[in-house]
Amino acid sequence: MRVRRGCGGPYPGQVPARLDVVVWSVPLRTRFRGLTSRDGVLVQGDAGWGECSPFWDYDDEAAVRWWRAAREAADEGWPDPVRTHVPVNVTVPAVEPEHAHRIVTASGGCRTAKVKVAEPGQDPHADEARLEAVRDALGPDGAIRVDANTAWDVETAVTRLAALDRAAGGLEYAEQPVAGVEDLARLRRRTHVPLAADESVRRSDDPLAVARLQAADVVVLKAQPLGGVRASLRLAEQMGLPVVVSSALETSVGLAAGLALAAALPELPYACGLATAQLLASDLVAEPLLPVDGAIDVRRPEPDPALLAAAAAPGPLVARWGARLDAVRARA
Ligand SMILES: O=C(O)CCC(=O)c1ccccc1C(=O)O
Ligand SMILES: [Mg+2]
Repeated sequence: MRVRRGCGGPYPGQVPARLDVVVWSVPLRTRFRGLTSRDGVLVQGDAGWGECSPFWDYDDEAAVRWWRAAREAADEGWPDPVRTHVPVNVTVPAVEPEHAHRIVTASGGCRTAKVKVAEPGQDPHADEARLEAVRDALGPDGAIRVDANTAWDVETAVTRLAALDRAAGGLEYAEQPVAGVEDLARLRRRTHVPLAADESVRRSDDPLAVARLQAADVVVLKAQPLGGVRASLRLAEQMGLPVVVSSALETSVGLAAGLALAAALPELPYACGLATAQLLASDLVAEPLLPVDGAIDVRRPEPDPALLAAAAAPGPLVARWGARLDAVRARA
């Protein structure tokens, strides 16, 4: 694997014959799921640029799908859109109430908020306070969903969802409150809060179990971890459940794939989780994919050379990505 740092020179000690991958790293504005920065690679092909940015807790086998998504973007492009803009939720990390309020107010008109809850180490009351602040910022007509990222067991989820539903003045749904698909199905029979499956799709060998076991009301699909836009569209068809397209905290290059997926779905009944460019302190494109009046225009921005250079990853990280991609491509 030949790698280079942003548009800067090659990593000392490497003499690339063909420069085909750019390694980048960008800080996050706010800590998100334990992360303070995001890194990955961009690849360029005949159809444009693709992003491959699996989190480091994904093994090489899982990262193959992220690589395929990047290659689809670079080599083939995406199916034609059936809509020109995609309504999105503002994503609220596990922050203090005043901060949550500001994030919603500055969201670019989002009428749906997705609020992270059950953050490890936080007092449960912090979730209630955050939801009250989000409701205050959104007004009575907005929709509020929560994401617990598998934090609870079924009993805890029954209790916590009732409390959060109250604090929020009604929840649209709860995303992955418990880990396993069987527990999700059990919980669904014990709460009136609708449930969405995320990890049970994205990190499962058998994503269709969600539909088979009637474990969720909504499925969250992410283009990169599922192997690209076409693979995600096939899965959506097989699932037969309402789909929310969400990001994997990508730069606007990777977000464009999620946007293409959301734009190509025959039906899109819910706001999508694609407004996460707001969580990055900088981006790789001059005009990031940000919402206006609560929706993102369907387009595909190109990386900006100066911004790529500014985001050039430090040498050790470039070497780490080079080794990872060697292993991933050997499996692809
Ligand atoms: O859905 C959203 O609003 C934003 C995306 C998001 O929450 C997310 C981003 C990266 C990794 C995991 C998740 C998640 O949904 O759990
Ligand atoms: Mg989630």
